[in-house]
Amino acid sequence: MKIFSAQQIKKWDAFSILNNPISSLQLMEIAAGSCVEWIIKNYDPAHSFCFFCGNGNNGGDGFALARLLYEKGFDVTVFADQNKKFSAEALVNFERCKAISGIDIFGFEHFNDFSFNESTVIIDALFGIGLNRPVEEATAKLISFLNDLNFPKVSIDIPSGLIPDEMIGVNAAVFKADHTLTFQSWKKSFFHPESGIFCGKIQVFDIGLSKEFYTHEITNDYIIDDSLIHETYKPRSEFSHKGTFGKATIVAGSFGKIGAAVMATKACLRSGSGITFVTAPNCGYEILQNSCPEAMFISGGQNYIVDFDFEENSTFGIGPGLGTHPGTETAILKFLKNTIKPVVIDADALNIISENSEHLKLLPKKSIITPHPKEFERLFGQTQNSFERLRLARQKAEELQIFIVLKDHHTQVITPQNQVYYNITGNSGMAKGGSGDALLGIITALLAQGYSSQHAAIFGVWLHGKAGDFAGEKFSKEAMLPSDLIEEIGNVFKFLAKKNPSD
Ligand SMILES: NC(=O)C1=CN([C@@H]2O[C@H](COP(=O)(O)OP(=O)(O)OC[C@H]3O[C@@H](n4cnc5c(N)ncnc54)[C@H](O)[C@@H]3O)[C@@H](O)[C@H]2O)[C@@H](O)CC1
Ligand SMILES: [K+]
Repeated sequence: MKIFSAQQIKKWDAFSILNNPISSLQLMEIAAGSCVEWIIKNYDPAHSFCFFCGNGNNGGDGFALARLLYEKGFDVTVFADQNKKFSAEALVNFERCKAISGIDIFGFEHFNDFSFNESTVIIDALFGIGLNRPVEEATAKLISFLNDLNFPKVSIDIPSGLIPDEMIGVNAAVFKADHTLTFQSWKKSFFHPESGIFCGKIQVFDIGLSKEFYTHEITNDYIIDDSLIHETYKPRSEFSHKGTFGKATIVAGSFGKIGAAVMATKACLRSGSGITFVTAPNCGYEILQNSCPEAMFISGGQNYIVDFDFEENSTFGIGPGLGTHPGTETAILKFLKNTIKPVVIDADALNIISENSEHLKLLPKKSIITPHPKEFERLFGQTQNSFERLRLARQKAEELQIFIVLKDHHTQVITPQNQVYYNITGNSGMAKGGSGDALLGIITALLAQGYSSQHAAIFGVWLHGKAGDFAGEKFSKEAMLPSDLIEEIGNVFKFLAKKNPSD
């Protein structure tokens, strides 16, 4: 699914109104209607709803929603600033609300002495995607007051105070939602940790904006959603043999870190690789042969890797648990100097590369690197925030002609063509040592099977997150282990096969 900037979303609204038999007010009514449906499913009528509405169209959504909820029998109170000019649509919906005697409307100055009852739900419709400067002091005070209230909080379209496409200022006043009910598509700031933290759980409602605009409008930002994955996933043909699915070699492990090699190898095996090798030091021989008997062992040294032979037609995934011993460094750099096929690189292999910026030039074109923020910083330098980091990643992916998988809560796949694919599978239970090893194994297996680098990276991060979600459901986010995630990869493939009727 494409992601648009706030400016593009406004154009999308305007295009839809101009080219479809629908008015701006009707769109607002549809938007409010979809919120009502969600609220009815999630809160019983014993709840009281307190709306805080701004003067733009986000406030208009709030007024429309307040009226529709009241009509469904909910107790509704509205706070708004009648002294400021409303947008045209907000004014219509404000007047409609005002005409209902059962809805109390107060000015913002009364929020302090209002007695909220125990079953209150706060609805934030102060600002939507039109916010273009920091909120004024009085509104910042209101937001801070609301954030301190211990009631469920729901934001309409975007938590007020967030800027849809940009980093927020230090100490910016932002409403902290438990749920964000957003229209038509995700906003970029939802994906970034500094701003995403304010959104709570995100629900996206299709309000019927023009499909034609969606198809033709150009963007470089995408969500990795189920439909993209179904287009990418290649079901296994029955007329095939192990050679059909390629050869993968995991280069990993050192004394005390053989577990990393085990996890990367297991994930590779579980992700469909035809023939799998693992190059590791001899201290891991028995462990690897016992835990991953399907993989063939290639010795790379005694306690850490110092040298290894490599088969040119194998696909290499390098890095987990290698350590950064000078001997290992020499071996990895020698390998990179002698290979032209795309490789997958993570962890200590990235640390080895980051020691000298010249090493980056050794990466074969279309290779995939999978740094977490700290590794990214070692490779490419410090940035102030995740928005800046992404900008730098775009620049480096293009410059080096590689794919960067920037690991985060919403991992981003950055292509050499300046596109960004945001992942929305996965959960905090995956924030544990070993998760990255599994990701390297998965992506290596996909690349070995003939997926392009772009598809291997995109499908790989989605699969990894989905398997993590399945493991989280089974064991809880706290208790789930990367090994559980690896065991769930099979269920993700079953999930995909079920959704693909031709399979
Ligand atoms: N037909 C439409 O245009 C639709 C609009 N929708 C809603 O409309 C919202 C966008 O509405 P608007 O563009 O009117 O803008 P907003 O309602 O987001 O509010 C911003 C308004 O306040 C002003 N403003 C910006 N920054 C400010 C600040 N720091 N302090 C005080 N005022 C500030 C702006 O000039 C603008 O008028 C969306 O987020 C969505 O909720 C939805 O109803 C869907 C349909
Ligand atoms: K809002």
